[in-house]
Amino acid sequence: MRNENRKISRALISVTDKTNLTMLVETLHKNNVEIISTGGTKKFIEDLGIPVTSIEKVTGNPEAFGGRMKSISFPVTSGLLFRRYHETDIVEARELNIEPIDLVVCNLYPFEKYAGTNATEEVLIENIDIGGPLMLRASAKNYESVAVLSDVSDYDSFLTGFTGTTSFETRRSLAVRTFNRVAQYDLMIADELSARFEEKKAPEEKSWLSIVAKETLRYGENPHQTANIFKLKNTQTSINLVDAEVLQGKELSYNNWVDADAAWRVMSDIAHVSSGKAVTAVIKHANPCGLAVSSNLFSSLEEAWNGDSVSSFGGIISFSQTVDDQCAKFLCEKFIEVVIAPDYSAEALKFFAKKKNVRLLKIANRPKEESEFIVKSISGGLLMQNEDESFGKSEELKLVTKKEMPFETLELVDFGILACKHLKSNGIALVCKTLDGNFTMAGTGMGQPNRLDSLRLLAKVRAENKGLSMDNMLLVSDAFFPFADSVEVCHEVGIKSIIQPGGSIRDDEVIAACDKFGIAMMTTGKRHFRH
Ligand SMILES: NC(=O)c1ncn([C@@H]2O[C@H](COP(=O)(O)O)[C@@H](O)[C@H]2O)c1NC=O
Repeated sequence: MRNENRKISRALISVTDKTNLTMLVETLHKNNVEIISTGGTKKFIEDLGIPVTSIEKVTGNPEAFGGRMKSISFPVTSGLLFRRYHETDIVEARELNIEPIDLVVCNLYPFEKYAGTNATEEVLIENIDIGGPLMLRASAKNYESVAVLSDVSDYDSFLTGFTGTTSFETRRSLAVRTFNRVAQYDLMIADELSARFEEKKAPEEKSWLSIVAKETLRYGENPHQTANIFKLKNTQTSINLVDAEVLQGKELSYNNWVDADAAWRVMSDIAHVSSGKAVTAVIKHANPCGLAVSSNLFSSLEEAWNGDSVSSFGGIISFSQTVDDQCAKFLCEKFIEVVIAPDYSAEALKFFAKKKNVRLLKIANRPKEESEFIVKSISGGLLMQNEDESFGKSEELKLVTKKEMPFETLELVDFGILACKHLKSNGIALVCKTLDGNFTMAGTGMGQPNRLDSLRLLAKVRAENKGLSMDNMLLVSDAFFPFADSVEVCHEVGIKSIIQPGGSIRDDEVIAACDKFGIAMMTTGKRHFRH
């Protein structure tokens, strides 16, 4: 390997995207570089009045099979690959009449234009470039001697100050870029064909993940952190938040995306068990602070907002139905960050237009029971699992106490379990039915490292909402009560109905404590941690 400057005498140009090609060939021509080209590119260069050698002259064969064979040939690939510093290679090249090619300019068939569309299988396959990647990989491998431009964006810096030679550093850096591009191109093809023709894979069967940068975010979790949002290719779900249509507002921040995802998920989960009723979720710091189900969207909004009107300030709101002017007017009088909904009425949009910073995302509700894998990062790695796809009704409810669960709280079971499932552990949700017949979240305890503290947060809610009757409220816990002390706190707060997974070695003590205090308890057999 010699890290020398090298003269460019012959260039092979074969590009689908002919942007800025004129500037490139004119500069090469001025520097006495011989240009070899494939069909369409050759015609483009000829039309500029610049001399160009046809690829057939080098390959010794015509372009054939509808363009499947153009540059692929022994003379072309050899001209790119033989080692200019290797004595045997030089002798062999001379004996075989191989002439060196010093520069490759090539961009590929636009497979990306058809990936993810309903283009026919034939169109997809014909847009898989074979000869291009071969030239790119061969020239990139031989960067000791050959320079390669694999994207229009490389032309500018390459041509700046170009006098007919390239440095070793330039060639090596262009080679690295080229291998990255070819790898991305192949991954895109593998992704598309897998999505079309292969069974979706479960997390434990996946051996690679394909992601692509979507955009740079204003900043990360805090202003001194930088951040990007990436799009997972080949998600297993048909509707994804990352693709939501942004109708207006300031650029979404990292925290906005995290909270919007939490809001959309909990709202959609609850909508699936709410028989067409309207659902509103208010999220703060990835936790629901207000949740409500009502026969009317506005009343579900009022209920959810007032569930914790202090925390709702600056919140992220997700609706299950088209947002109307009444909801929009209500929200425009508050301070909110993001609204997510399947649609907005024209009047609602007019209200929001006055609040230019509020981000409006339009996206259908998250589909029911589509198996989805979710990814979380740890230092140097990613964890992957199936989403906790449980929709309340799948729980196996079992009455374990002497006291039966009253009808008023039984009605709330699905709502309560789903609300609790979306709280950060240790999660405790307190839900109730209002006099208007709405379901609402009356209190939460979450994010505490011990369950007792999460329960005590409810006691605080109880103290703050003195008028609230506990009789018909349902308390749901995301994991089992390890000791009877949790039941004691529930009793102090005045709770009469509890749902929890069960499964502690002290279940008997926990149940006995409920019986002692006249509390009804049902177990579900299913834990819902959320970390
Ligand atoms: N098969 C081949 O020998 C071959 N050689 C070059 N190509 C591609 O043909 C395109 C350029 O074609 P044209 O010059 O005809 O417009 C380039 O994107 C290049 O990557 C080929 N096509 C695809 O495989």
